[in-house]
Amino acid sequence: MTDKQPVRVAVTGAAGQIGYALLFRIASGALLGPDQPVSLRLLEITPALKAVEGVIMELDDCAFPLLHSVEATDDANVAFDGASVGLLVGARPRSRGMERADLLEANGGIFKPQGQAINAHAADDIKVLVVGNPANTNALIAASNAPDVPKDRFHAMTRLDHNRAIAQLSKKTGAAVKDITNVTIWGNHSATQYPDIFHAKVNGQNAAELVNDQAWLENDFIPTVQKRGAAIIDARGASSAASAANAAIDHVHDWVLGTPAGDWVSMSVPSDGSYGVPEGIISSFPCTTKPGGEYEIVQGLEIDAFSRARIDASANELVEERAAIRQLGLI
Ligand SMILES: NC(=O)C1=CN([C@@H]2O[C@H](COP(=O)(O)OP(=O)(O)OC[C@H]3O[C@@H](n4cnc5c(N)ncnc54)[C@H](O)[C@@H]3O)[C@@H](O)[C@H]2O)C=CC1
Ligand SMILES: O=C([O-])CC(=O)C(=O)O
Repeated sequence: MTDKQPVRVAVTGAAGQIGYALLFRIASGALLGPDQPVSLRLLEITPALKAVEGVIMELDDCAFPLLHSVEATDDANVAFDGASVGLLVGARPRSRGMERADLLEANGGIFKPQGQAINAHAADDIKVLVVGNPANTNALIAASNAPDVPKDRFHAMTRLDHNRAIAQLSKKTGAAVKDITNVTIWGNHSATQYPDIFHAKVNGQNAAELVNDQAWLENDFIPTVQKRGAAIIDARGASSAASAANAAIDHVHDWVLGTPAGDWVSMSVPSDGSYGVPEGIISSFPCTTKPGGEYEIVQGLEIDAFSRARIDASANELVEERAAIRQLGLI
């Protein structure tokens, strides 16, 4: 059905709940397109390798025509060898009594060696999406430990927040999801993130003007999107998994295959100083992409005082996280 060579995709945390929702869609062609074979390399901690073998048995049992091979390993050097796409999902969750610095340190123990393994072994065209939280700063740790890989190959995921914002706007306006474009998430994948509808469009009309409801924006829309992850945990007793996997697919799909004309997506990418966001932190911006993997931060959007304050607050949080990982010697 296709004569393309398989693309090697490395997935970490493969035995976790996002992994379980993600791997089958990658293998079905949702990630890289319906004519692109994939080869999976699954990284897990040693005690989880048995569970990964079970997932591989299920992948086998799907008989996906595009799935060329699957291999599990507990060695990051093997997982990233020849990888063109890296989905870094496995992370250390926050446990009771753990301070943010402890969390960053524990994740440093994961993302530093993974960055080094990517540096040493990945394919030249490697593209990395960090999903595991705190995603933006984990991505910065990985990028900083891969000095030979261009920094712009390390992204963090704010596509779930982007999709959540579209869903809320669709509910509020009654418009179909497909008719909503140009939504932006700015900043960190955390409760400080700023979902921005001032440049969004609903059927081509400015979304903020159409909604014309500042109280809804401030007291409903923004906090709902910011706190959606916590609301899911509260309702489900476990964090978002299928929607997170779906967003990871969307992010990489659009990064590799391009965004539709006239629209953009939210991606956490290394700041080049655009919109006054301090250079070097991995922060969410409106981005367009071209087939092949180039992206650009959308330029020239007008930012009013309301948006400015919120973008700055989230960027400041990322600057503080960067200072903390610097102090820990992780970057
Ligand atoms: N950026 C985003 O929008 C979102 C991020 N997340 C984050 O994604 C991460 C994964 O979530 P789940 O799959 O639900 O968690 P999970 O706990 O079900 O799975 C995580 C897996 O990672 C594995 N792991 C731990 N250390 C590893 C290492 N060094 N190498 C390889 N694998 C390792 C664990 O053994 C576990 O199987 C969490 O950090 C979560 O907070 C979740 C939802 C949305
Ligand atoms: O807080 C979590 O672990 C889950 C998360 O990031 C989200 O759903 O946005």
